[in-house]
Amino acid sequence: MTEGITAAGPVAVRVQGLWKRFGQQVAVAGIDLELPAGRFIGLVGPNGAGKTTTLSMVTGLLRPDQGSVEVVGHDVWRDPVSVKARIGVLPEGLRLFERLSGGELLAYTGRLRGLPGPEVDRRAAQLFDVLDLAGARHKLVVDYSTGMRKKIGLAAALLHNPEVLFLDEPFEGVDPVSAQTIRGVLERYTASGATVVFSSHVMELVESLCDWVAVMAAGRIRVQGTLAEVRGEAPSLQQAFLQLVGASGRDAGSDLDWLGGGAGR
Ligand SMILES: Nc1ncnc2c1ncn2[C@@H]1O[C@H](COP(=O)(O)OP(=O)(O)OP(=O)(O)O)[C@@H](O)[C@H]1O
Repeated sequence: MTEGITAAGPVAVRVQGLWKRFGQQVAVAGIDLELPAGRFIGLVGPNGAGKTTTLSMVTGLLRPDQGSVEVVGHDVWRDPVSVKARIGVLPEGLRLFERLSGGELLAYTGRLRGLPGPEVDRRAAQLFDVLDLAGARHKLVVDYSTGMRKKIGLAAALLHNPEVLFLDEPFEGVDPVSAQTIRGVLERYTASGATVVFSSHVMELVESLCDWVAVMAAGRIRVQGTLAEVRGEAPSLQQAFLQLVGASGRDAGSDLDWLGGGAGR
């Protein structure tokens, strides 16, 4: 199967007519996406926009009601093994094997990925070092902090050197130093031609990291394109985002006349 090409170059992810309903709730309402390869891509949107549902369907974790997804030219639902060999995923609320140490977790992940033991050891040692986790290699995952869990999850997702890496809110709960470390690893990874797709609602982060952005709201893609295209005339991505998702501009505190101030307690 051939990989698609667009004006922006080869396509890493192509989504066509993707739908997902949960009972009456439409989480994803027939979206189309074309994400170029070799870019740092941000999927942004307010709470409940459908980002996690979309990423779950794109990575083969959740079956769509309708529509198709191709990752590097392979259909996610017809050819899941090919796709899963080529992608790394850091899902939201990642469940880890808590009673393994970080080292054991990577050793296990590497063997599941079919990597030879010595190669897993070599890669794991480097990942522990670069992600500033070396001291935690023999510690049980159950005793890891939130940031350490994100980092070991990222290490597990990178171990087999995937072509496309999907990260759901990778910086949530991560301190600025760890965030900088994760960022450095991801920048190096995309500089070598790999693709990162990550979801976030932190616009400053997306603006500083991504060169391609898709904005989602109420289950639909409002706009997708280069950062400059999506930002348009707006002074920042945050402003463009507020205009796109239709922020009401209403003073959020004006109705809370009982809040603060002492009077009428
Ligand atoms: N398993 C589920 N069952 C029922 N409704 C769901 C389920 N998963 C998601 N939804 C609903 O689908 C919509 C989209 O949710 P989703 O988690 O994809 O949004 P999101 O953009 O990732 O939000 P957030 O930024 O808050 O994580 C929401 O209205 C949510 O309540």
